[in-house]
This record gives sequence, structure tokens and C-alpha cells, in this order.
Amino acid sequence: MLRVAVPNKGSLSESAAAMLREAGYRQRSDGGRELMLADPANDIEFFFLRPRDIAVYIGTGTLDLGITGRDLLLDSEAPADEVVSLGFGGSTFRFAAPPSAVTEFGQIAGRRVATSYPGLVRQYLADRGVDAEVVRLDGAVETAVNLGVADVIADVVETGTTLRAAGLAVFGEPILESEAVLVRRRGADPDPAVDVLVRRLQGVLVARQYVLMDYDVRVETVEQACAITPGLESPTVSPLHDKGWVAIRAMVPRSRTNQVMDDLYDLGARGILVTSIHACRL
Ligand SMILES: Nc1ncnc2c1ncn2[C@@H]1O[C@H](COP(=O)(O)OP(=O)(O)OP(=O)(O)O)[C@@H](O)[C@H]1O
Ligand SMILES: O=P(O)(O)OC[C@H]1O[C@H](OP(=O)(O)OP(=O)(O)O)[C@H](O)[C@@H]1O
Ligand SMILES: [Mg+2]
Repeated sequence: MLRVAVPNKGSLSESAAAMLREAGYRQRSDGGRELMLADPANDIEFFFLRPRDIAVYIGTGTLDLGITGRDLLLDSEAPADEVVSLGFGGSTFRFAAPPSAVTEFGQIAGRRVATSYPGLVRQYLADRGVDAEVVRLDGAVETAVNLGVADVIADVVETGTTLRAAGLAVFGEPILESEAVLVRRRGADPDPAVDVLVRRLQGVLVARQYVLMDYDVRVETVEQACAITPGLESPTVSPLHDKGWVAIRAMVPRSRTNQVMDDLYDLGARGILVTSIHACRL
């Protein structure tokens, strides 16, 4: 039986459960408080844990797979690796300070940096040979500068609202671009049950990221049309009763849907239809 760790609350938990549900797994109902949930039909047990702890359970081999944030995985320094990035829970990890005091990375040396990701920050500073004091806090680190506990913070930035409210501004290069990831113990043996879950999640990702586009074009513009919609492997071209026309079907990135429809229309394509993909296995 596969044992899988899922965030129990916080920014990642709802999206993680939604994605697993979409992949055909049993999950807690909204607001559910179960610590563990069996899904016998899929021969899986789900354990609902703090996302910060999930890499630890995976690194020790206690659980087979887990969903957590890339930033939390790296901060944990656990021997676990990303298997799939899951396309939600996106954030940037950045330094910030009052703009009147610190405006560039070179000014960090010798200062105090408050963060709830000390492993990640120490590694980043060490890689660049910068000597600074890391002050570990549990959260609300934006307040640390105003209260005089630190000169600089390093924290998760999503919209930037929290930073602005505290009178802080980001500086330097982003430390990390993070999102939710599926993680597995480093060096774990191949396991067909793991491959099934990975393929299901990849299917959900593709279904979310692509649409199916159908349209008709005149035969003499088929090559140009296929260049606009190359699909994942190759578009399907089907004959029509009217020999001067063909029907084409291809996967198109969802974010490009309207641009592609405009380009096809300009080429003379007609009857352009867009359909959502409910599920897929590629
Ligand atoms: N606005 C956000 N705030 C915090 N974490 C976020 C945000 N957006 C995405 N994340 C990601 O969520 C993960 C943090 O999960 P966590 O459960 O600690 O979230 P949280 O919302 O801060 O919850 P809590 O307040 O209980 O700590 C990290 O991987 C982080 O990059
Ligand atoms: O850029 P924003 O959209 O403002 O989001 C980022 C903020 O949200 C998170 O805090 P959270 O509310 O989780 O509190 P915490 O610091 O106690 O974890 C994070 O630690 C930042 O403070
Ligand atoms: Mg938090």
C-alpha cells in the first residue's frame, strides 16, 4: 500500500486535495479534520501533515511520496527530491528591508536576517560567501525589522501585500521561485505504484494546461495551420466530404487559446471549436 503525505492546512492544502481528487483519489471533505484517510480502491493511505514536516517523513523513508513546497523541501535539507512540479502554490522567496536602510544584496554582510526558512537562507548566503546572522522566527517575520530584532528579512512573497504593509521592499535577486512539488526519498527503488500516481498527476496537469482545438481549413493551408497548432506530437488531419477542406484537431496551451484562434482565423480556418480536456494519459 502506497503511503502519501498531503498538507493538512495552510496555503497548499486545498489545492493539493483538489488535484488528488481530480486524479481520482479519495480526499477529506472540505473542512475535514482527519489525520489519515484510507483509499482502498486505489490501495493508498493519505497522511495529513504540516507541509514543513512532509520532507522529513519522506527523507526518512517513513512515507513514500509527499506534496510540499519547493522552498520547504530545500529548507528541510532532507534527502528527498522533486518528482513533479504541480503548478500551484507559487511564490517567490526574497530578501526585503526598509528601503532607507538596505537596497542591495551586497549590504547584507554583518547584518541580522530574520526568517522562518533558516536552512534555505544559510545555504544561499554560504554559497555566496556572505557572513550574516540568521535569526530564526516561526512566522510574521515582516514585523521583526520594525521591532528591532533584525535588519533584513527573507520570506515568502506572493502578492507583496504583507511587505508593503510593513514598509519593507524587496531587494537583490529572488532567492528561489517556489511552487508545490511531489517529493520522494533520494535513491528510492523504482515502484510501479509510484509511477501510477505520478502519471495520474501529470494527466491532471496536462488537462489543466491544454485545451483541444478543432477547426476546418482549406487543403492548401494545412502545413501553415499545423505550424500554428503543432500539438504535442502531431495534429490529427481528417478528410471532409468537401475535398477542398480538411478538419484538424490538436492540443493547444490553454493560455494561448485566443491568440491561436485569431491566427487560424486569419489563415482562413473556420468552425474553430475549443474543448476542455477532462482527463488524459499521455
Ligand atoms: N501567500 C502565501 N503565504 C505563505 N505560503 C505560501 C503563499 N503562497 C504560496 N505559499 C507556499 O506555501 C508553503 C507554505 O505552507 P504553509 O502551510 O506554511 O502556508 P501558510 O499559508 O503560511 O500556513 P501557516 O500560516 O499555517 O504557516 C510554501 O511552500 C510557500 O511557498
Ligand atoms: O505577499 P503576500 O501575498 O502578502 O503573502 C506572503 C505572506 O503570507 C505568508 O504569511 P502567513 O499569512 O502565512 O503568516 P505567517 O508568516 O505567520 O506564516 C508569508 O509568510 C508572507 O508573510
Ligand atoms: Mg505561513
